[in-house]
Amino acid sequence: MNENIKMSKFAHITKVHPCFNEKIHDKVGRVHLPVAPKCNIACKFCRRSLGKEACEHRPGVSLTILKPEDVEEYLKRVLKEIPNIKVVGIAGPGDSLFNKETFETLEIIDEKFPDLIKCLSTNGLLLNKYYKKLADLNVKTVTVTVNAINPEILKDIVEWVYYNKKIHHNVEGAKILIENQIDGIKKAFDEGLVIKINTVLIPEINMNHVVEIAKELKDYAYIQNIIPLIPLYKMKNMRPPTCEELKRVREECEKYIPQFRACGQCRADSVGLIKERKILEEFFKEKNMEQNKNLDVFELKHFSH
Ligand SMILES: C[S@@+](CC[C@H](N)C(=O)[O-])C[C@H]1O[C@@H](n2cnc3c(N)ncnc32)[C@H](O)[C@@H]1O
Ligand code: SF4
Ligand code: SF4
Repeated sequence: MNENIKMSKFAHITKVHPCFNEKIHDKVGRVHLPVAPKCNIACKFCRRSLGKEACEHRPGVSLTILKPEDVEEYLKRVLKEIPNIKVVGIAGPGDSLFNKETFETLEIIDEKFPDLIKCLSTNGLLLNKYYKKLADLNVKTVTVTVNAINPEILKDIVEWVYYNKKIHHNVEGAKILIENQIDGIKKAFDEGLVIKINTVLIPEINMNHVVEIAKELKDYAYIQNIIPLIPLYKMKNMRPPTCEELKRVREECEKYIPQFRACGQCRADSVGLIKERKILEEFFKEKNMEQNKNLDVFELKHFSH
């Protein structure tokens, strides 16, 4: 579809969604409801953490798992205390579509808070099964994480895929995931859902391949969000991309899909404005401050009481 037609067709949604529109990232808030703990695939970089000890700001982390029956009260509190929340999303901490609580929660929101835009993120394994149900529940935006479209590459990112009551390892699992993702994305797009593609950039594995994802999905994705690897779990010894690499890959992919560059890599229980964690970065940029990467943070000599 022509880029301008695609943009204007979805403008009523994307104009008010902070994760589909960088310009309003600092003005419109979102709330993630951590109702979906289980996952049906095993990404080698994903470490889910729950509880008070889990204080990191990254995907897969949540203070607690919220039960659908608590959602109404929690949302009422959020809307009262935080102004300008327009979007309610389900981003795990596991996979949204693999937890029945997701659908129960979406029903509650649709009935009690019809004005909020409903959004979710998924690995896409079950998207071709549930896209219609999502549209019927008035979900408007779906983020699908696609890290490779070649099974030989994806097999090094995803350890196994649980599908049709069986665990599929290696290339076999990767093939099932890729086929379902692409099929689900096309069907969800035809159903009128606005699609964002998340792609984790893992320099040692998919850096030269990410542009192929953009080429393959250019007609269906509204925007692509390429996020740097946070080295964890079985990828804890791998390096994240440099800023220069991230910039280069985003520029390459921008030829095919518009790029989103303001992702805060939020927790599964984030609430409020995404910019809150971005203030220092903006200050740094505005002041054109020099990078102090040569500073030895372990140097103690120059400070004395
Ligand atoms: C925790 S997942 C939840 C939604 C769904 N399961 C998925 O994978 O799309 C949310 C996003 O965080 C990303 N993510 C998880 N762990 C990460 C890591 N260590 N580094 C970078 N991105 C990560 C996922 O790839 C996904 O795009
Ligand atoms: S699909 Fe999402 S929740 Fe599941 S392992 Fe991968 S990143 Fe983690
Ligand atoms: S993780 Fe990125 S896309 Fe999702 S709510 Fe946060 S900023 Fe938006």
